[in-house]
Amino acid sequence: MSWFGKLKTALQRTREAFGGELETMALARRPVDDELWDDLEEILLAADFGVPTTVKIVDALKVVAKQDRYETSDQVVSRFRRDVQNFLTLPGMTLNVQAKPAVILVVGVNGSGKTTTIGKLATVLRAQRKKVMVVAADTFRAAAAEQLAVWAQRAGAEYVRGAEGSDPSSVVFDGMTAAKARGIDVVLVDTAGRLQTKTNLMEELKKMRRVIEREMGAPPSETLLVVDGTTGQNALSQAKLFNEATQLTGVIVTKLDSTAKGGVLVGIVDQLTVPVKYIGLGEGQDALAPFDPAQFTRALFEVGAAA
Ligand SMILES: Nc1nc2c(ncn2[C@@H]2O[C@H](COP(=O)(O)OP(=O)(O)OP(=O)(O)O)[C@@H](O)[C@H]2O)c(=O)[nH]1
Repeated sequence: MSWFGKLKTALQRTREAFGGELETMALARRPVDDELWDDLEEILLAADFGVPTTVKIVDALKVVAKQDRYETSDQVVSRFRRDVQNFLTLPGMTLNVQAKPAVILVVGVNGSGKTTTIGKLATVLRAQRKKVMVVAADTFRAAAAEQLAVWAQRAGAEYVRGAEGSDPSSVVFDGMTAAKARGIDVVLVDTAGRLQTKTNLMEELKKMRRVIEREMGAPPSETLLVVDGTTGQNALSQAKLFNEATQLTGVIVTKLDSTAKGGVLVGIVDQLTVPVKYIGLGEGQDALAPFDPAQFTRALFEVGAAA
């Protein structure tokens, strides 16, 4: 199946809850009135766009509809579709791996799919013939480090871990030293979603960042947040929190295959102005797609069989 076909299959639930409703609205060719705007707002809120983003989009659409004298709902819906695609298009959507080694710090709460996503990313980078190292700086759960080791091996990436309960920043230090010594192209650093001590997680993440900067002479090439798309508005509040503490350069939204709340992705991009770089479409090694706003919106709106 093509990437687009996979994307379309994965987004089925969001599309049914959202694209289908919009399609119905467009086909009905309803007059552009308050009732239509209320219904549109309701559809967006139900798909987890979030209140501020919904209001922003609908208000902007109202202005355009008035200016361009829209008469029927199909005009509104087709303009909306274009707006969403533009909304999602930000600079820096491709992964920055130019530095050697490029360090990619991956953050996010436990269960968001961080470990799995790092495994998938390692696979993508290995397929590009990069020499990849995975650093298990999540020292909170031994099982997480073991799971990561399996993913690293599967991808053909090198692997560095610390002892259970050790200081995550010291593991990062060991990782940076090893990466320089072994001529690694890309280092993926897995971090904890929570800590064993009362130390603030955000402080620990800042410390890891400082260690990377000191050892590599530059901040991480990327600080990527992994969020679970099934959590809807929760994903958005997490993204805001992490962004304040860690200067995110990108977001990866996982589990889009098992949610009807895929609209949260639009809310995240709008509220944070941070690009989505990849999306998780399943549990398998190859279920990580580079984020493409045109394909994403097409897959979201196009009612009918998968391509
Ligand atoms: N359906 C689906 N499941 C996913 C996706 N990404 C991750 N998962 C699943 O989500 C669960 C949690 O993923 P992990 O990678 O262990 O999450 P984590 O954030 O590292 O969590 P800890 O290991 O607790 O630190 C696993 O069962 C994964 O298989 C995805 O894109 N789609």
